Amino acid sequence: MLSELTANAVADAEARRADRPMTLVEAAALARPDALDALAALAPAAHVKVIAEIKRSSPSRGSLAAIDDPAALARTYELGGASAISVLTEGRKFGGSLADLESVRAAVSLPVLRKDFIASAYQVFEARAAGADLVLLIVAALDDATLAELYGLITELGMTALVETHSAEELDRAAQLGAKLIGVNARDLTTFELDRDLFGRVADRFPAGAIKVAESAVLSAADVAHYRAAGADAVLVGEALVTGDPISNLSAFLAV
Ligand SMILES: O=C(O)c1ccccc1NCC(=O)[C@H](O)[C@H](O)COP(=O)(O)O
Repeated sequence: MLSELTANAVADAEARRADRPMTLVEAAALARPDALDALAALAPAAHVKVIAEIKRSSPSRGSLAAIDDPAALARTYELGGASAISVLTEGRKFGGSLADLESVRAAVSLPVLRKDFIASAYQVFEARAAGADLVLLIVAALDDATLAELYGLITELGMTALVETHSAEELDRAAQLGAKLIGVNARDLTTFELDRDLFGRVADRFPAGAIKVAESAVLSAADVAHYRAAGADAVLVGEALVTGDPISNLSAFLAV
């Protein structure tokens, strides 16, 4: 599933490139105001931080929410106390788009993450051109050379990479990159199984100084407390916010 999602995302980007060549997307990326400082926004604090996700559907859960106005939902997240917004821009399985990201960027003053299956430089330039401050890199989807190349490009463009892992070995690869923002996804992207205890089992492999993000499977404040007790500085939450009341859920999560 992960290799198929990544191959399709790259193919879709190549199709867009036919209409919008690299020179144009690169110029648009460089013309954007500087990216917001996501490391400052997500820095460890006395309370857990929330990265609130805009997600219409997913391979594991099917349709979740229509979300006709992603900018309005992003404003609600900002009002509710989120520290960053994650926008799923993958179209085939998640129903997202770069247009969603652009509209969210224009609506909030929080850092915005392009959450997608990124494996080419073109996708990174697209992210910056649409106003992203952060870009997701999934360690399991990339070899070391590509991971280092894309990480370097993201950094060079002034953005922050959220480097996603799902094992101790992948955390070691993220550490070798010098990643400053590292996520552990409870969801196995090949089987969709959720394991909330994975974060705690691998937490000692985070490099010193890295911001620790627990991704997926937050349905209640108890889940946030579970991740927090295991050392998470931030949680990335999708389903619970798009299917429930975002303000009351954010308030419960931030009270942990
Ligand atoms: O959500 C999925 O089914 C999925 C399947 C394959 C690859 C990625 C997938 N989701 C991306 C994410 O990691 C989540 O959207 C994100 O961490 C939020 O998770 P949740 O709060 O459980 O919606």
